[in-house]
Amino acid sequence: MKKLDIITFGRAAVDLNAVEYNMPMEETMTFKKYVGGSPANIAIGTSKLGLKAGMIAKVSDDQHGNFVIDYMNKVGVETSSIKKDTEGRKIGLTFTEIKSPEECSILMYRDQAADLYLSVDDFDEDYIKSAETLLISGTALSQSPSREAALHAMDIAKKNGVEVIFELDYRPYTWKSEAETSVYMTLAARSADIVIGTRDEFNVLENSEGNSDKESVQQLFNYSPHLVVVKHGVKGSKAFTRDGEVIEGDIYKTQVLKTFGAGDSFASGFIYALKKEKGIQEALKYGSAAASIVVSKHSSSDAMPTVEEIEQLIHSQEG
Ligand SMILES: Nc1ncnc2c1ncn2[C@@H]1O[C@H](COP(=O)(O)OP(=O)(O)O)[C@@H](O)[C@H]1O
Ligand SMILES: O=C(O)C[C@@H](O)[C@H](O)C(=O)COP(=O)(O)O
Repeated sequence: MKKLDIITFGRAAVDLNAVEYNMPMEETMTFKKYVGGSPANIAIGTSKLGLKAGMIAKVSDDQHGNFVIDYMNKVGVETSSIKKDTEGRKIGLTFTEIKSPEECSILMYRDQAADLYLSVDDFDEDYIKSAETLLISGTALSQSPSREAALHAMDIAKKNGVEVIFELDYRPYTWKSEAETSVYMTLAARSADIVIGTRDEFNVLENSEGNSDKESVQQLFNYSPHLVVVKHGVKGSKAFTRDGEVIEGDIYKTQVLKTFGAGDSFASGFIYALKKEKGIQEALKYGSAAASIVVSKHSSSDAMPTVEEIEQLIHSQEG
C-alpha cells in the first residue's frame, strides 16, 4: 500500500478573484483571496474527493506562503514537500476578471515567482516513491531550475513504477518562445503515462494549428502514453486509448459564474474516478461534473466538490 495516491508538482499560488461581476478589471475594486495554481488546485480537488494527496512546491516565506500551506493542511493535503523560498522570492498572484460568464480572463503576476525556483534539492526520491501517481504541470517546465526539477521528478517516478500524469497547463506568462514551449511540452508528454490538455494546449505542444485530436494522440502513442484526454470547453472532452478506443465526455449544463477552474476540477474528478477503477467513460463524467460545479462557484480551489455532490449531479442529469 502506497502512502499517497497522488503527488502534484509545480505551482502553489494565490488567486485573487473579482468579487464584482460583469465588469472589467480596471473597474474591479474588490478581490477575494483563495489558494490557486493548477497543480495546487488538483491536490486540493483530489484530497476533497478522499484521495491521499501530497504536493511538491515552493512558496514565498511570508504570510501568503503560510496561507497556502495552512489551507492545504486544512483540506488534508500532505505538505511536507512544500518548501519556502529562502531568497525572498514571492508567490505568484493571479487576478481574475469576470466580464460576463462567457468572457473571463486571468492576469498573472509571476516575475521571479517562487514556484519556478523549485529545484532538484527540494524533494527526495523516497517522497515520490511513496505515491502511486505523480502529476506534473506544464508550467513547471517553463524555466530553470523548476524545469530540471520537474524532469528529474518524472524520471524518478518512471524508474520506480510511479504513474506519471502530464497536465499541459499552458500559461504563456513565463515561457520565452513558442518553439521552446513545444520542445519541453513534447519531451514531458512523450514520457508520461497519461496526458491531459485542451485542444489549444495540444496546438501549443505541437507548435502548429489544425491537427485533429486523432493526429495529436497518434503522435504520442508512439511513445509512453496509453491514455490521452483532449478537452474542448463547452463541447466536452474526448479520451483516446492506445488500443484505439475513443470515449466522448459530455458536459453538465449549469448556471456558469466564470469559466476558470474548469480544467483543474475536471482533472480532479477524472483522476479520482480512474483511481477508483470506474473506467474511462465514468471518469469523464466525474471530471465534467466536477467542472460544472466549479464553474458555477466563485473559486477554483475552495469550490472543489465532494464525491456526493458530483454523484448527485450525474444522477440528476441522467434521470
Ligand atoms: N461552461 C461550462 N459548463 C459546464 N462544463 C464546462 C464548461 N466549461 C468547461 N466545462 C467542463 O470542463 C472541462 C474542461 O474545460 P476546458 O475549458 O476545456 O479546460 P480548461 O479550463 O483547462 O481550459 C470541459 O471538458 C467540460 O467538461
Ligand atoms: O493556475 C493558476 O495559477 C491559476 C488558477 O488557480 C486559476 O484558478 C485558474 O486559472 C484555473 O484555471 P483552469 O482550471 O485551468 O481553468
